[in-house]
Amino acid sequence: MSATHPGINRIDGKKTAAALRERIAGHVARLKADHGLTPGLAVVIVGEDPASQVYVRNKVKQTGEAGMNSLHFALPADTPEADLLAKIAELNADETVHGILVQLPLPGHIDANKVIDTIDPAKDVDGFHVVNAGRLATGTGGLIPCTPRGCLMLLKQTVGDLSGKRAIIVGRSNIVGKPMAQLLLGENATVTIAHSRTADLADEVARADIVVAAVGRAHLIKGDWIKPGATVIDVGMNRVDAPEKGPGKTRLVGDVDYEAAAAHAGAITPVPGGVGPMTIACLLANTLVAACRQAGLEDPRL
Ligand SMILES: Nc1nc(=O)c2c([nH]1)NC[C@@H]1CN(c3ccc(C(=O)N[C@@H](CCC(=O)O)C(=O)O)cc3)C=[N+]21
Ligand SMILES: [Mg+2]
Repeated sequence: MSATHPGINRIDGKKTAAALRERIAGHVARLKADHGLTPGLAVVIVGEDPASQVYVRNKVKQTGEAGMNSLHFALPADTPEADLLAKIAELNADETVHGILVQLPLPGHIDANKVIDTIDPAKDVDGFHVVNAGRLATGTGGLIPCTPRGCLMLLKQTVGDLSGKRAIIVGRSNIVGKPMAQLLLGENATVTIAHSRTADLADEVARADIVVAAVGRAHLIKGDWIKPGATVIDVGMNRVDAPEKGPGKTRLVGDVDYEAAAAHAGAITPVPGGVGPMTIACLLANTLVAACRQAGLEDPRL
């Protein structure tokens, strides 16, 4: 099908994310008008990773467009761990800050787990704190990690009811794989988590109605592994050399061989333009949810 109609089964994450941001902006406008409340997101970045800076710039821009306050703290790469923890304590105590995101990865001398566990779970808009991980695992609320939340929105929009579907997640990170598994279990899918030690990965993937690829290895998932009609969500963002674009140029590719997989899949997310924009939109959604909860208001219906 996709050979004759290229792109017909492409899941447009950029468009879905823009629509979600519009709904968020509507809620933010009402919060301001009815309660005098403006959600605030604080982003803390340590060091100068250029890829991170692009991401941070997008976040700051879209936070502003949604009508939220955006605070940005750029700390030098050699910032002592204690100083970062003190900064987080200050933001925890700041009533105008409803969400706190500390950009990962952090420089090697800083213990990322210690940093995450210092963030007030109510302000942990990444959903990385153990309290939020535990809340998700037990189905008792909390803030849900942005990338899995965005993936689930795309899946529900594409597939509808996920009940009884066979889902495979390739990758077992705390940031994507594990929370994604919890979310899919919550939707009554039958969930497999595969990883670098999984035997016969191709056979495992071939059984799945839903494939979520989150390993961080360019084109690890081959097109002919995909069950005909399956839905493929590609979380991977791998920079590879692109000599065809010129000397020293790179391009972004997913964990799935898109062109080949699109020939089998019922629907598939591209990279870029798939999961990435949803991650940022869900960060704004979490900031809105966190602000509502901190003000004692009901969760917004997004
Ligand atoms: N505490 C923390 N939380 C994060 O959520 C987090 C983080 N640290 N560290 C870095 C990674 C990376 N990340 C991205 C999200 C969206 C895009 C994105 O929107 N990408 C676009 C454009 C990419 C491009 O063209 O460069 C796309 O896929 O279409 C990229 C990268 C969030 N991360
Ligand atoms: Mg084939």
